[in-house]
Parts: sequence; structure tokens; C-alpha cells
Amino acid sequence: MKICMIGTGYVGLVVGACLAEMGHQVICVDNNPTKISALQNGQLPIYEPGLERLVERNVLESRLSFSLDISESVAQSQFIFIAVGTPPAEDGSADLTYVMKAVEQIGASIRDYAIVITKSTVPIGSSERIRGIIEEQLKNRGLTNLEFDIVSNPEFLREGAAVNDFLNPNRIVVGSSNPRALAYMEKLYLPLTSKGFPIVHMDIASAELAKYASNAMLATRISFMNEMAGICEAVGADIERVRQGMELDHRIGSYFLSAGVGYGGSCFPKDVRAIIQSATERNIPTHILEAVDKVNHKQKKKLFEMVVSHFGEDLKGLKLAVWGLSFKPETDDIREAPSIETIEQLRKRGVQIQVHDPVALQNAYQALGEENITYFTGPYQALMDADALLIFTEWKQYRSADLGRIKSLLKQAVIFDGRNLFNPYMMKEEGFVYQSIGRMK
Ligand SMILES: NC(=O)c1ccc[n+]([C@@H]2O[C@H](COP(=O)([O-])OP(=O)(O)OC[C@H]3O[C@@H](n4cnc5c(N)ncnc54)[C@H](O)[C@@H]3O)[C@@H](O)[C@H]2O)c1
Ligand SMILES: O=c1ccn([C@@H]2O[C@H](COP(=O)(O)OP(=O)(O)O[C@H]3O[C@H](CO)[C@@H](O)[C@H](O)[C@H]3O)[C@@H](O)[C@H]2O)c(=O)[nH]1
Repeated sequence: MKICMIGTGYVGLVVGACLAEMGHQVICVDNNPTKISALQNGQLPIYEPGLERLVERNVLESRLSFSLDISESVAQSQFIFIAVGTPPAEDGSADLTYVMKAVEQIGASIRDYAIVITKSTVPIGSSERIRGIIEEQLKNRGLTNLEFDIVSNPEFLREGAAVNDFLNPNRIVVGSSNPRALAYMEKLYLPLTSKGFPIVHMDIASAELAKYASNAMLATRISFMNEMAGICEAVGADIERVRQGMELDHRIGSYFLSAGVGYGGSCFPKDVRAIIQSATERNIPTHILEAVDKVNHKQKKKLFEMVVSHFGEDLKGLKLAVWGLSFKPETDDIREAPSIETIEQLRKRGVQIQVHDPVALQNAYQALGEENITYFTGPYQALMDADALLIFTEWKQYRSADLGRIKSLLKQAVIFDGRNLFNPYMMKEEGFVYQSIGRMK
């Protein structure tokens, strides 16, 4: 089946490559010439485990290609996926500028029956708006008989595990009330459904909301545990033990119960805010979601507060090491990462910062520049003469770090750990001042 993927970012590139792997013919398009020329030269613009080989194989076997020519790629395809960004607008709502631009390009280019699929996370009602815009454009082109369908097919992949998540989904959500579109979508996903992965049909509005509701639920679990971690600190309990005492209850389960320095990334923060905004526009109160967002904002400041409470308000001249810049391990994505916000706060106070991340240094350099920051490609180099180490991301290599070496390189044996990598008792025995999230000191 012929597919055009509009937007070749973290989602579009992964989904495009996976659909090609499933046997379809895919053209991934983007309006960023640097991205497309890199891809045409065999270079990936993002770090995502397993993606490079997948792209290489499918390009070699002529199922996957990349193009800047959106019109021609749309015109040749029967399935047109919209996978462009929906960043937060100033009021928290999802900014649909990129989506609507892509929709205009679709309306101006389709030649035969096509299914237009929203893969981007869009607020309820967006897919119907898209239908209206395309209808209008076809009317202007004198093509009122040209048929097309709209489908909402939200994406649930996680960065860092994206290829595996797409090819082994918990569920595939397809929103449409048109039997023809549903039949085509069934055919498209047959390589997955024939292996037993479930497809769930529903109306478009429910599919759009299912995406926001899923992210909001997961974000709620994290903020809940972060609030519990705060209580642990006050009463002398240990959040890791509390979690163990909860997760064996099958009704609760073990996922998304890790307390930490707050959730980041391009999805949870913006999607929680967007659903709050959608509800507010309709005068629906959102007490829980607002609390989730508020707790997260507070949590992202935790390491900065630890630094101030240990070293005092005057931080000028301090040298701090940072391990982990990406919002989670196995990705180079730094969007809404707690590390970036904290580094900004620290350098405003005159702190010199020495950072390490296995894959996100380049993105961080673009976002933060050079002022008061030195970038290191080795984790231990970043520790040299630092007054303390701050950990923001639970990369595997940090978890198995050599504590003796850390101690010998730091000026003071102080660690503020936003991901609870080490056992506090052991750290004390090793001679560290060690503060983590919700654990006994
Ligand atoms: N990142 C994730 O893990 C994830 C997971 C599920 C859903 N989503 C949703 O998927 C959407 C895309 O997210 P992302 O992280 O891949 O974004 P991204 O910023 O990485 O990629 C978007 C791409 O679209 C391109 N683009 C924008 N307008 C275009 C146009 N008119 N024509 C062609 N290309 C255009 C941009 O150049 C960019 O390369 C968002 O709505 C997001 O909420 C993201
Ligand atoms: O117990 C946990 C689990 C996660 N996090 C944090 O939560 C954020 C998001 O993590 P994760 O969900 O693993 O990564 P994403 O790639 O942002 O994926 C989420 O957002 C995507 C975009 O919408 C969805 O498709 C996915 O299903 C959803 O998990 C990260 O900062 C994590 O550090 C915690 O603090 N504690």
C-alpha cells in the first residue's frame, strides 16, 4: 500500500520506517531540507535505538524513501499520515499551525481517493476540522466528486523504545465512523493484527481523547508518586519501599510509579496542559489534571532546591557536574527536560556547569550555548574538581558507575540524584553526602 508520511521527526520517521518494514511503500516527507538531505545520505537526524538499521534495510529494499516534495508525494499515495508537531501555544492549548499547513498541502494535492490519518496528537474536534478544510479546497479545485476519508490513529510509542513499541503495540486505536476507512485501516495494520496485536475501533472524538487520557493517566501516576515522595521525606519513610508495597497489588501494577525529578519530554507536559485547556474552553473543571501539572512544575525544581539548601543562597563560583541531559534514557530529546531548566537557573546564579550525556550533548549545546557550561564526552571528565554531581537521567552507565572514581574526581563527595540510582545506605557507607527523591537520608 502506498503511504505518505508528512513530518519526519521522532514519530514520523519511526512510524514510516516501521510501516515500510511491514511491507508497505512509504515516502517520508518533511519541509526541513537539512533533515531530508541527511536522510537521503543515510544519516539519521535523531537518536533512536534500532532505527538506523531499520531505515537502512527498508531504503535498500526500496520500500522507504525521503522527499521534500510534499505535493507529488501526497498525490501518489492512498494513505496520508499527518505526523507534524503540535507544540504548546502560550495558553497551553495545542498549536495546530503545522497540522493545518500540512492539511492545506494535502487538500491542494490529492488526485484520487485517499485516507487522511491524524497521527499527531490533536485536540478533540481537530480531525473534523481537517475534513472541512480539505472539502473546501477540493471544492475550490472543482473536484467535489473526489472522495476522501478522515481517520484518527493516535500514536502511543515511547521515545527510546519507539521501534519496538510500534511493532509490538499494546493496542492500535483507529477512530472513524466510516466502514470503508475502517476496512482500509484493518488492511494497513494486518501485518500486526495477524500476530495478535489488538486494533480498537471507535468514533473520531473518542480516539482523539483516548490519546490525551492515556498520557494524562500516566502523568498522574508520576505526580502522585512524586507527591508521596515528598511525604516520605517529611515522615522518614522510603519511597522505593512504599512503591514495592504498592506495585504487587494487581489493581495498581508496577508501571510509571518511579518518583524522580519530574516528567519531561515533548508529550506529557504539553498534553496535560492541552487537555486542561480543551476542558476549560468547555467550562469543564480539571482539578486532577491541574494538580498533576502543578506537582510536576514543583518537582522539576527539586535538584535546584537541594543545591541551595546544601550550599546556601550564594552559589557564585560553585562548580557543578551534571550527568544526563535528555528527558529520559535512550533518546537525544531534551524537550522540557528537567536538566535544561535547572541548568538555566544555576548558571543565572553564577554556577559553572560541567555536563555529560551519552547522546544529547549536541541538542543541549544548541539550546544552552556556551555561557558557563562545558560539555564533556566522558562522564568522569565532567566530574573534575566539581563541588557536587547532579543526576537527571537514569542512563545505564550511570547506574553502574565506579563510586570510588566519582569520589576521587569530585572536590566534595556530594551527589544530588534526581532518579534514585543508588542505595542511600551504601552511599553513606562510601562517604558520600547523598540526597535523592523521597528516600531516607
Ligand atoms: N515524540 C513522541 O514520542 C510522540 C509519541 C506519540 C505522539 N506524538 C505526537 O506526534 C506529533 C509529532 O511529534 P514529534 O515528536 O515527531 O515531532 P517532531 O518535531 O520531532 O517532528 C515533526 C516534523 O514535522 C515537520 N513538519 C512540520 N510541518 C511540516 C509540513 N507542513 N510539511 C512537512 N513536514 C513538516 C518538522 O520539520 C519536523 O521534522 C506530535 O503531535 C506529538 O504530540 C509524539
Ligand atoms: O515512573 C516513571 C515513568 C516515567 N517518568 C518520566 O516521564 C517522562 C515520560 O517518559 P515516557 O513515557 O517513558 O516517555 P515518552 O517518550 O514521553 O512517552 C510518553 O509520551 C508519548 C507521546 O505522547 C506517548 O506516545 C507514550 O505512550 C508515553 O509513554 C520522562 O521524563 C520520564 O523520566 C517518571 O518520572 N517516572
